[in-house]
Formats: sequence, structure tokens, C-alpha cells
Amino acid sequence: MKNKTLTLDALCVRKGKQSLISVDTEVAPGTITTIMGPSGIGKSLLLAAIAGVLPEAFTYSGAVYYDGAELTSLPAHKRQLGILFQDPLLFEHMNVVQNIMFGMSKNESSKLSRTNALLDEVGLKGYGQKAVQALSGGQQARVALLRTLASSPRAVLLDEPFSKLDMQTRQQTRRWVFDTIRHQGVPCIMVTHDKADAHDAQGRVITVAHSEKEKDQQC
Ligand SMILES: Nc1ncnc2c1ncn2[C@@H]1O[C@H](COP(=O)(O)OP(=O)(O)OP(=O)(O)O)[C@@H](O)[C@H]1O
Repeated sequence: MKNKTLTLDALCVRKGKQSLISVDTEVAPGTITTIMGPSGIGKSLLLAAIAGVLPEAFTYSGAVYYDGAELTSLPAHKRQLGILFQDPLLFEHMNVVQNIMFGMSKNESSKLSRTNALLDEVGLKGYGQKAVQALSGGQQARVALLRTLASSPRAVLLDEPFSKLDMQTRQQTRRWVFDTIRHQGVPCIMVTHDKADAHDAQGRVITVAHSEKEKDQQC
């Protein structure tokens, strides 16, 4: 396994005996692998399994490795992954800047100036002191993206990251997010229904599908 690569080793999410989704892939640092497929097939659950937050009703088989070390044996908080869920929850008792700085290292200097620079880059200059409830859905989505990427994660998991953004903001934010991932050199897995997201990601696209044969198969 290559350095700083995120590896899904026959990772399979199951409900009882039924296999929902199974993916076997390696994601190199600074690249984005896109997962596409029908609604309800288990794409979000796959990300939850990688992150270590799979709901109790489900189980998984296989394993996840980062840089050759198994992540699936670690509790979620020790995996150090940056995760953006489909409905990202911002901390409502914190303002925009506090939300973004939340995951930054305690030792990091000039957190505030870095956060303000990040806000500027995604078109939210001057929004730092606002309450998150005062932002639109698209603005909140961008704050959640910044919080995910600012925490210096070892790998990034994005679930429909741009779905709440209008066309123009979507293109700009997408470009910024993908450039940032490449610049940070972290592996990223993105779930999306939008082919333009997959195209701009310039990485491997994995399309998952329902398969009668696989349904009752042990994976
Ligand atoms: N916490 C949960 N408890 C019980 N069932 C769940 C839970 N989360 C997801 N499911 C169910 O598991 C199945 C897969 O859900 P998941 O959200 O992973 O699908 P998805 O492929 O990401 O769909 P979409 O593209 O619509 O977001 C669905 O039937 C969903 O209702």
C-alpha cells in the first residue's frame, strides 16, 4: 500500500444478511475518487463505515487502511478524517469563525487570520462573526466545507458537498475544494449524483449498482 493512500479493502456494508454496497479501491493522496449510484443503495452508509460511525442497524466487512495502517480497528475520533455529511450540522452556539476554527490544531498560530482568508476564498468575506442560523443553506454548506478542510484531516469524505449551492457558486466552490484537496495532498472520496462534480474531480469514478446476484452474497 502506497504512502498516505486511503484503501478500502473489500469494504462492504450489510443489513442483516443483505449486502448493500461493496467497494474495493485505493485513493492516492491529492486525488478524488467519486462514488455514484442510485438513491438508497448505501453510499452514505459506506462513508459512515469508513468514518467509524455506521448506525447500529448495519454491519460491515472488509477493512479501511490509511498509509498502510488499519483505520477500522480505531474508534471514530482517532481516525482523523474530515467528513462532510449530507446534512452538515454546524454548531449553533458558535458563530461562523468559531465553527471553522473548531477542528484546527490547538497549536496552530494565526487561526483567525487563516479562517478569514478561507472565508474570502469561498465568497464569504465578512461573514465570520455572523450566527450560523443567519446564513442561507448554501452559505452554511460552504462553512461546513471549510470546517472539514481546515482541520488538517488525513483523508476527506464528502457526501453531496455541493448539492445546496446554485450553479455559479457550485462551480467556484467545487474548483476551490478540489484545488485545496490536491494542494493538501490528501486522499478524498466524494459521493455525488452530479456528473459535473465527477468530471471536475478528474479522478476515478466508481458506479455502484443493485445486483440481484450480490444481494444475498456474503461479502
Ligand atoms: N441511521 C439509519 N438507520 C436506519 N436506516 C438507515 C439509516 N441511514 C440510512 N438508512 C437506510 O439505508 C439505506 C441506504 O441509505 P444511504 O443514505 O446510505 O443511501 P444513499 O445511497 O446515500 O442514498 P442517496 O443517494 O439518496 O443519498 C436506505 O434505505 C436508508 O433508508
